[in-house]
Amino acid sequence: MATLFKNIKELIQVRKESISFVSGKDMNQLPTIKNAFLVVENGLIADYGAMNDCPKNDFSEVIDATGKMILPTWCDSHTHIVYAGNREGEFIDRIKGLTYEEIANRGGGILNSAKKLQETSEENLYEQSKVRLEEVMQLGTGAVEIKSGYGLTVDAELKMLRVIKRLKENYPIEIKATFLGAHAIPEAYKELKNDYLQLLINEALPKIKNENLAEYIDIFCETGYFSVEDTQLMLEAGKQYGLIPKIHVNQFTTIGGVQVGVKHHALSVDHLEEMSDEDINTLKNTKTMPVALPSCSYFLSIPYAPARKMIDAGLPLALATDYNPGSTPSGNMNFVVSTACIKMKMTPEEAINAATINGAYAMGLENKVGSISKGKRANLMLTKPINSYGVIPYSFGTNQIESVFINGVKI
Ligand SMILES: N=CN[C@@H](CCC(=O)O)C(=O)O
Ligand SMILES: [Zn+2]
Repeated sequence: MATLFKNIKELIQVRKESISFVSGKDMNQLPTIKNAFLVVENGLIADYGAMNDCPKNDFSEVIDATGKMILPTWCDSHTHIVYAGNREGEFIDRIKGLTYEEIANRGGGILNSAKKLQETSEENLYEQSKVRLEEVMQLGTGAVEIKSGYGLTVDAELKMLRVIKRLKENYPIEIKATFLGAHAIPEAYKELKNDYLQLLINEALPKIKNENLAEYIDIFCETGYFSVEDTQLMLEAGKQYGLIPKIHVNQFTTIGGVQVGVKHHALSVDHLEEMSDEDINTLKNTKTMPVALPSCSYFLSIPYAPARKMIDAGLPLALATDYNPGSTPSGNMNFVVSTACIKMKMTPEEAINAATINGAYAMGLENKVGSISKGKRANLMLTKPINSYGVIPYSFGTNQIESVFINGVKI
C-alpha cells in the first residue's frame, strides 16, 4: 500500500536532519525541493526527492500534483476547542465599546462559558466539539493541543478532559490534552482563590492522573486572574503528577509569567502580546517555545506579539490559533499565518516554520509531525495551483488548500 505524489511544483519544509525547532535567522530558511515526488507508505513519509529520481515501482495510488505544492499540515499548539455554545452577545457588547476586561468583570467572559459548559452533557459537548475539530482538519490542521478550563469545577473540568480523550480516540490526528483548571476564579470562590487552587490540586489532579487525561498543565497567569505565586504553586503540583507546563502569560500585562514559565521548564509560554526586554532575554537559550496567537490580537484589537523583536533577538517562535469562544472564535491556521505576515511582519518562511515545526515542538510532537521527513506521519496539505508558497499568506481569507491528507489518507 504505497501512494506516489508526483510532479509536485514545490515540496515545502523538507528536513533531512531531525531538528527540534528553528530559531532566530534560521526561521527565515524554509528548505524546499522544486519539481518533486513524495512516497507515502503505511501512513508515513517513506521517500521524497527530485522528479528525476522518482521511483518506477507499482504504486497503489498515484496523485499528479502538477502546478500544486505540498506542505506538512499545520500544527496548532494552543486551542480551547472543547466548549459549549458561543459568546456572540459579548462580541456585540465589544463592538458597542465594552472591553474584554469590562465584560469579564461583569461576570461574562470565561465564567459565562463555564456556566454554559456546566449545564451541557458530556455527549452534547462532544458533539459540539467534534464539529470544530473536523472544521480545522479540513483547513489543514494535522496536530492540535486542546485545553480544559471552561469547567471550573472538578466534575466539569474532568468532563472536558474526557471529551478531549474521546476526540483522541476517534480522530486520526495527533491531539494533546492540557489541564487548565486555573483559567479563571469561579464565582463560588470569588474571595477564596487559594481554596479553589487547593481543590484543583487535591481533587482534580489525582483523578486526571488516574484516568490519564492530560499531558500538560496550564494556568492563566495574568492581572485579575492568577498571580506568579499561584502559577508557581500549580506548576509544581502538576509536576508531581507528571504534567509539563504550557502557560498563558503576558496577554495584557507583564507580571513575571515568562520568568516563572522558564524557571519551571515550560514547554511553551503563550500569548506574549506584552513583552518587556527582560522577558525576551529570559527566553534566550532556553527550551521554552514562545507562542504567538495573532488571531486573538485581531479579534480583541490588542497588540500583536512583537515577533520581529523576538526573532531578531535570536528566539524561536511558534504560531497557534487560540480557538475559543471569547477571544478567538476561529481555528483557521491559514489566517494565522497570513496575519503573522501582515501584522507581525514575519516573512512567509518564518510564518510557515512557526506554524509547522515550531508548533510541533510546542506540543512535544516534533518527532512525528511538522516537516517533510522520512518516518514522520504523512500529514500533508496539497495546495491549489499557486505561483509560489508566498501566495498562501498573501491571499488572506482565501483557502489555497485543495486537499488534506492525514496518515496519507485524504480526509
Ligand atoms: N486568555 C485566556 N484564555 C483564552 C480566552 C478565554 C475566553 O475569553 O473565553 C485565551 O487564551 O485568549
Ligand atoms: Zn488560550
